[in-house]
Amino acid sequence: MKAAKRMGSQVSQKKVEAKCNVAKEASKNKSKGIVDEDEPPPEVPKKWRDYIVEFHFPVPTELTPPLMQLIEVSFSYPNREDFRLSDVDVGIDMGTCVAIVGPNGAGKSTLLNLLARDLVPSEGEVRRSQKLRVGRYSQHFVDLLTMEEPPVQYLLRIHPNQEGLSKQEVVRAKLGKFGLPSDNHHTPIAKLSGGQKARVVFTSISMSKPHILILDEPTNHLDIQSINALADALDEFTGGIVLVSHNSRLISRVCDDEERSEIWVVENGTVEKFPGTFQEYKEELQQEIRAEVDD
Ligand SMILES: Nc1ncnc2c1ncn2[C@@H]1O[C@H](COP(=O)(O)OP(=O)(O)OP(=O)(O)O)[C@@H](O)[C@H]1O
Repeated sequence: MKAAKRMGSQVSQKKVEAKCNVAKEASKNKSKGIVDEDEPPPEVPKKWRDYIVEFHFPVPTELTPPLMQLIEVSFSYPNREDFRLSDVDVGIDMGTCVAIVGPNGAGKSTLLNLLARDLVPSEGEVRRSQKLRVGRYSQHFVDLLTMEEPPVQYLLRIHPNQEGLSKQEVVRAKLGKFGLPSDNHHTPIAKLSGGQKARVVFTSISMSKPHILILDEPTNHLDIQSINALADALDEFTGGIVLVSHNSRLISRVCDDEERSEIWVVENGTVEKFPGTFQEYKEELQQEIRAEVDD
């Protein structure tokens, strides 16, 4: 794990460059109308075709690696003797894409909260680059939206420094790209659906210009068109990504590049890096399940 992490730091610059090239190639292909035959885009219902959803996270500023590290971290909740994460030793750099996998209740969200410094380790150390900006998505952040405010007002309060003649129009254009219909831009957030609130959170994350995205079940409220838009945006994002999702298609799409992707398995109270791709992890899991059924 340590060797992998060291290697990760050395190759991170290469990964970012490679990723930029991949992103350029992808957008070139898109403009040529070339479609990846392995993953045909799903049919989009007619009523949704009146606006184009196009999630986007801006290219982050450069930072010296490592961006984020957990060093020999252990953690347990007070009064929860049946759960503990121990000896967690992981790191993330620009260009790294991490999929966190493991059984229900194993500690995936706990690990995200340790990385985001919402939880303090019982032992060990969390290190972060000083100027690091982290964009976080989870249901908790959707619930934290100030409900009486409309999205435009909310976003302008959180991100007041917008460039452009009309700050309102700049924000409305961004909300539109993230798929919030214009009718809802001045509606109190409390009156929006779960999916519409999720779009406000994603717009806010994008406006914060993060170096790392930490995403806990980001597809829960999204329709197919928006899941594809999110996958495209993550594919093109040149910062670091840490993803927990039950949507294996999203993980396959985003963490498909062996060079930059890592699979962290949270199980039996610790975190191990899986020595292979997500596809190989899924196959190994299926073999284990078949073996258990045969027994
Ligand atoms: N705030 C908390 N206080 C006490 N125990 C907690 C708290 N949050 C989570 N736990 C417990 O810690 C363990 C790990 O929870 P966590 O949510 O990190 O797992 P997970 O792998 O993300 O689960 P799932 O896949 O079901 O979302 C569980 O047993 C859970 O009940």
